[in-house]
Amino acid sequence: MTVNTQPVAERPDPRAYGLPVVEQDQIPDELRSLVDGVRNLVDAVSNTEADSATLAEADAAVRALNDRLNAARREVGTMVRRTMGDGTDEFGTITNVVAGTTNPAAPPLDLEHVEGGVQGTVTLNTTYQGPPGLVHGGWIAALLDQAVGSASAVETSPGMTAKLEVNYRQPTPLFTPLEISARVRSTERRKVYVTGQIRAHGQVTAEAEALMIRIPMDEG
Ligand SMILES: CCCCCCCCCCCCCC(=O)SCCNC(=O)CCNC(=O)[C@H](O)C(C)(C)COP(=O)(O)OP(=O)(O)OC[C@H]1O[C@@H](n2cnc3c(N)ncnc32)[C@H](O)[C@@H]1OP(=O)(O)O
Repeated sequence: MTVNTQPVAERPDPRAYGLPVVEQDQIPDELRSLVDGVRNLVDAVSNTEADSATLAEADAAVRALNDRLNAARREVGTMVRRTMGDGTDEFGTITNVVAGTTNPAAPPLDLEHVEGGVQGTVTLNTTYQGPPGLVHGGWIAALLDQAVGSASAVETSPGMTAKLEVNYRQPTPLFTPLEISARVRSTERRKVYVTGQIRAHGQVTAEAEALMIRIPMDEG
């Protein structure tokens, strides 16, 4: 196995590509709390059987809030720098749909750097439902894509997914802690081969093999 781990200093800085960067620990607590509240709101709206008057009142309140919040918006492509538990830095788009810190559509997934890759736990509600009581297959692929991308980024440097093959072994349940993990298996120039897994109750429900292509830097 060839794993060419690079020091953080050799990873690209998004600012060099003209992208604004926000430090994760400078995101206001009020925004984190709002993200969590809206996540719960999405779940509530998806499942409500409230009467028409309540729905109309909620609709008006949400529209008014949209107007206030849209008065000050971030630039598209804004990145966030997150420092993992072991001190490894990771850049990601702040609204990343799988792991974006400020995106209420993203499940509360925090991947941590472990030897050879990343791992984390997430519990999904009905927002991510496909078949009754089960996670949508597209979201299973999205979680695996994020995990393999993150593993490749922290073990080598950031890249794009060129290929992702997902094997759905068992149904993946909602309301159950899911262990998400990914490991870099080998590298070849800009190509990074990564595997990923999702486990529920210790059993593999889905696994992936991916090819990431690292963003070209000075070394070509
Ligand atoms: C500072 C910025 C920070 C950014 C942070 C990022 C955050 C990430 C967040 C993660 C979010 C989650 C992730 C997401 O959601 S990423 C979003 C989903 N992915 C995409 O949209 C990717 C679209 N495709 C492309 O952009 C290009 O095709 C890429 C970049 C993949 C390669 O085009 P590029 O022009 O750059 O590469 P190259 O042609 O010089 O080839 C180089 C080598 O690669 C080999 N090859 C290429 N393609 C394939 C293939 N399909 N199968 C097999 N092999 C392939 C090729 O043979 C060659 O090999 P070799 O000759 O060396 O042997």
